[in-house]
Amino acid sequence: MADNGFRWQGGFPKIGIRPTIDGRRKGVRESLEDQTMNMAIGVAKLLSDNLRYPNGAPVEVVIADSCIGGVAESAAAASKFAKEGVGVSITVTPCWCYGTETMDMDPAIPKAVWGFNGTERPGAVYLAAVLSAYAQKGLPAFGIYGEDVQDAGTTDIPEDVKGKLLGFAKAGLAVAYMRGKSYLSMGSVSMGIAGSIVNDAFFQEYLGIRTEYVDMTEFVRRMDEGIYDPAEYEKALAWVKENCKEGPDNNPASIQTSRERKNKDWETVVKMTMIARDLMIGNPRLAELDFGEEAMGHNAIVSGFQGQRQWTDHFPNGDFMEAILNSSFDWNGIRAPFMVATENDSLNGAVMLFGNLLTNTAQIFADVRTYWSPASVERVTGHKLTGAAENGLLHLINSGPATLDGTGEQTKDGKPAMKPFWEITQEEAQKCLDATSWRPASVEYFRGGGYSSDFLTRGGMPMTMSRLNLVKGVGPVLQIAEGYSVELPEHVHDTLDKRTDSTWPTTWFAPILTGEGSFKSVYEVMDNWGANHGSISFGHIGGDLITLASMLRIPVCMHNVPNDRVFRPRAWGLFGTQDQESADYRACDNFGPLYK
Ligand SMILES: C[C@H](O)[C@@H](O)[C@@H](O)C(=O)CO
Ligand SMILES: [Mn+2]
Repeated sequence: MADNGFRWQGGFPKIGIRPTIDGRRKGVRESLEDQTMNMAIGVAKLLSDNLRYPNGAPVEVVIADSCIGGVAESAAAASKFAKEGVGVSITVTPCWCYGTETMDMDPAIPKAVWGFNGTERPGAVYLAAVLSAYAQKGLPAFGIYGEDVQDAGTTDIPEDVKGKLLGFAKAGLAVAYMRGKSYLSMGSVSMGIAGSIVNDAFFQEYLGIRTEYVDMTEFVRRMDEGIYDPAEYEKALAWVKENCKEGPDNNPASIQTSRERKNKDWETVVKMTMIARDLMIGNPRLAELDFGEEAMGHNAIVSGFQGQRQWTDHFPNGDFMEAILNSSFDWNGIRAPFMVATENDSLNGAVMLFGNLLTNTAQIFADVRTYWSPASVERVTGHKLTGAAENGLLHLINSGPATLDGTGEQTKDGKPAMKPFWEITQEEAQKCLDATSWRPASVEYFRGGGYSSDFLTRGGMPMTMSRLNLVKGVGPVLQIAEGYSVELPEHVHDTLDKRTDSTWPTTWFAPILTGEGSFKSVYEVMDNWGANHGSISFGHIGGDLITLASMLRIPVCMHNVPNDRVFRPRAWGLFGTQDQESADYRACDNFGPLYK
């Protein structure tokens, strides 16, 4: 089973709510107990009604046993949270409380404080006081202060506050959930791609993720010795024959592989897919087959496969394996996507993981291959780009590892979308499969054959492309470009696509321009992109990525997210408010990685 019991082992972090209160008895505290606890109950309901874990279950929220009026109750809440597996904390209050006595001191827990905007009691005064304490103690915390004054006793949560609570909680849960998991490097460095030098210090210190390494010979051993579930293999192969239609062979006739060889390749790529998954998360079926060690897996939340070149020069390429694992469905039905980075580009794997944990959707892995200026498109095709594409396009295309969800054949309100697996219908999964053809791999590149997925992403999807880069002396930096997928007239797409490898999946991406810096033009976006790859997530999630990056102390070096969606710990403002980009760098540098 794809979603076997091992997949979610360890469970999920909970959110802990800390209602803080003025500790003075004989009047003040008593008058505030109900209002304060009701704020906590309201926030807990908001979070569990709106947020889900990667397995689709509602997020669990626990509330401290009592309001927190001083340090003894702070400690009691901390011990309850530790027992319950709380990974994110939100402090709520309508009133003045004692800052350093009531704050959450756990440095690894992302934390926020919502100070009620009312004037009968000064919740906002506490908010300011405690946030200054967090800054002073080097524990960055997010401040939430509603824009409009509310009446004392109101239990409503205003829309702006809701947005911040949810944005904070999503990113906080991502931080807490990835901690303690692994990046599984299957193979080593692919074709000199620096992102596939899996950097243990980065994963360990910034993400709390262990790096695990297996040689690609492990695939050969498992295939030769039959270390996979043979019943699942038969089921998978039958499903593939039924659902994965083979497209035309684009290779020159002289180097095309035989039918017999092609059939064999199908068998190999199906086995590779099962093996990679078992390596990542384990498989209890293997224990039943007396492979107890292999049954355990590597506790991997994300992985990468080197492929090129040692593997692909001899064996079928990893495209099928990567595309299917990255998708939200396979022969076992609809299930959560796995995150598998092509060419073992672990830095792209990291942003795939970020996008996935923030949205619970599949992520498109792609080369950022070509900037097509409007003039170039017109010169080559006679077509004048219009609409979202009027300023030019980026051609996102890799050999075929992109998630099939990236076809855009799922819909939300009638529009193309990529959804969490629990919202995907059987018909939609089928449409994604039907929109994809499996093209015999370009043998000049892939001597060992295999199949590349070929599809064209439907236009009109809001999308966010991101990329993590490592800079010596600085550390990781994040790039974010929000934009739209674009549909071109068929002949225009064909002409442009045939100039590359038309057996690969294409997404035409138009970033949103702001007229400034790296978003002055589409050319600037391309010219500033830090590496050969990007990860593309459905929706405009740049704001959530920025929040997550600030929790992990990863500065953002380019983004086109409007200011009202940028939400970082309050202390960031103390590094300067005019030039937020450089303030972000200095704040991240000052507080340093979470796990160092
Ligand atoms: C087949 C080629 O080697 C491609 O895989 C290559 O251009 C890349 O994808 C580089 O990122
Ligand atoms: Mn690539």
